[in-house]
Amino acid sequence: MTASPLPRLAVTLGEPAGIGPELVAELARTDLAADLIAIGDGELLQAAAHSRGLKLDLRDDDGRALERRERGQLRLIATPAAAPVVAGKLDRANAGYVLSTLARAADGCLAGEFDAVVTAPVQKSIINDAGIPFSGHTEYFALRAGAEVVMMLAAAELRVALATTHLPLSAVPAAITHDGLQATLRIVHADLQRKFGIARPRILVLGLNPHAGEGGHLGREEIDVITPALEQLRAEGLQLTGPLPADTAFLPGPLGRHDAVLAMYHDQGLPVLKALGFGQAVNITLGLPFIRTSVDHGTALDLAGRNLAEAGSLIAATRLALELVVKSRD
Ligand SMILES: NC(=O)C1=CN([C@@H]2O[C@H](COP(=O)(O)OP(=O)(O)OC[C@H]3O[C@@H](n4cnc5c(N)ncnc54)[C@H](O)[C@@H]3O)[C@@H](O)[C@H]2O)C=CC1
Ligand SMILES: NCC(=O)COP(=O)(O)O
Repeated sequence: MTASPLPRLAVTLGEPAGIGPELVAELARTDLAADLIAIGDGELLQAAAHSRGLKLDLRDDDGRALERRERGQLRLIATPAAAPVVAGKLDRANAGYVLSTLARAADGCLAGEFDAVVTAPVQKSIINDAGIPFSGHTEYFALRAGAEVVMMLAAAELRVALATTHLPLSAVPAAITHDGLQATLRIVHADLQRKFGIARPRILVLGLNPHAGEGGHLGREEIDVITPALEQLRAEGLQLTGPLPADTAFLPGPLGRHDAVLAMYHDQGLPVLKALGFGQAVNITLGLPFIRTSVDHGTALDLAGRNLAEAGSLIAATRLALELVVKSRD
């Protein structure tokens, strides 16, 4: 009997001065049954492995199917950094390098070369400092794939999807529109079914304002935008609760009756999720034509090169990507 090829997972190294490269070296030490293909600078990866006392078997990716991966084995699509890398020290000269690794991964996924992409964290600010408009992987991959997407973070006990992602708080109310909210909820509903195998997803939708607007006395978005959008979707069969006040929606009662929470903005939902599951949670981009997962943390420049950063979230993200690939083949 011949063994079947392992799923090919592209793994981008992220910000070169951050903890991404060393966490990818840690990931290679796991026994996950995946062909892990790092996209980034090979010397950087070897140096990062060395900083953690790890030995990597790093070989150029020749595109051939792999049936078994040994611990420490990693294939590489070599993408040299533009400038020397010092752990913890950002350099805008490497912003283009970071984006080229994301482009390579996305294009490879779209072409069927990879089954999924797992991303290590990037430093959004240094890419912007280099004069390149960029607000996150989520938005970058959406644009590259021409897809409408939703950011969702998943911990053991909680999934939080976001109606808006990386934008100033002052821009949030105008970004919450009837059509946008409906598109977001349809994507969350469909991907909870397709990717997570939940036949009839129950989604708890938060309000935007304190006390979900207090009947219009603390803001009208719930009355004018959110409630009408939800009512139409309920008529289509989606199981939606809300809009509920965000301060009590995360109590065990309401939470336990739902499969995911839709928060109106980044810092409404993610602090709760991180307080519950930081280090083990996974960021997944819903709505893409390929599977993309990522870590629940950032570049942690303060820890880079010091053998202090935990690899739990990157390993969880890779495990989830692998599970989703296997499920998509069933
Ligand atoms: N997926 C991505 O590319 C993400 C990128 N970021 C970016 O990361 C940069 C830094 O963001 P911050 O808000 O400072 O968040 P951060 O997650 O990098 O750091 C916050 C705190 O958590 C600690 N920490 C982070 N990861 C850790 C790990 N694996 N093990 C142990 N401790 C860890 C750090 O030392 C720090 O004390 C920003 O540019 C942000 O945009 C943030 C989140 C996700
Ligand atoms: N806080 C989550 C986050 O910033 C992740 O962004 P992305 O780079 O995965 O879009």
